[in-house]
Amino acid sequence: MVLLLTHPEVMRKVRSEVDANVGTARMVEESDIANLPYLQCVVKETLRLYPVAPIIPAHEAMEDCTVSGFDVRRGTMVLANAWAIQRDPNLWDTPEEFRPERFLDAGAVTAVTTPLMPFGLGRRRCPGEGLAMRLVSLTLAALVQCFEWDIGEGGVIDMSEGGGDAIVSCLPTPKVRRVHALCFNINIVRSNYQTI
Ligand code: HEM
Repeated sequence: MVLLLTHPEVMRKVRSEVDANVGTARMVEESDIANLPYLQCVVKETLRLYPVAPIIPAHEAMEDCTVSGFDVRRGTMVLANAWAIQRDPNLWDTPEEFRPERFLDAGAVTAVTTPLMPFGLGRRRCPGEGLAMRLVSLTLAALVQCFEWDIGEGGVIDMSEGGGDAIVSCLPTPKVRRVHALCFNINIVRSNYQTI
């Protein structure tokens, strides 16, 4: 929501897509998400810039191997920095820009795998990815469909990052990891629905 509020042209596009494909006579449903490619791109682009798990939980090398010229001994703990990879200027065009269109190809969402990895990669990749993407997309679509959003007094949202504990109880590594702390003040100025 912060990225949409600070990029009103993107918010307008998402709204138009929801209005054109769902309208306001009924609530958006899960089956509508397939017809909302731009909204899906917004979710992907948000996970690229602000991955929920900036450092993928620790993995252990099962055998000696070489990765990009680095010798990795069996038993080495490997931590992948998804945050850095997803903002690497060698991999992404204008990586600091919030540009959902980068995931659009002729109106369809591109099936991007690497270097986008908010759900990890390989055999231990998040098994909840399908559920998470459906839930996040549906929730975002409902928030955009049902409310008009305003950035609030001052017109600025504090997006500074900080250290802290993450709620990662469902993950197998109970380590304290760096998270993004978001502090924001958003006003909902008009709602189409009383409750959602
Ligand atoms: C936006 C939401 C979510 C994000 C960004 C996310 C991200 C991740 C990441 C980065 C991993 C580590 C993958 C790796 O080690 O390579 C992971 C693992 C896991 N996730 Fe998720 N996840 C999300 C939602 C969910 C949901 C909804 C569920 C269950 C319903 C779930 C269940 C799991 C489980 C069980 C693992 C451990 C898999 C394993 O080690 O074999 N996640 N997730």
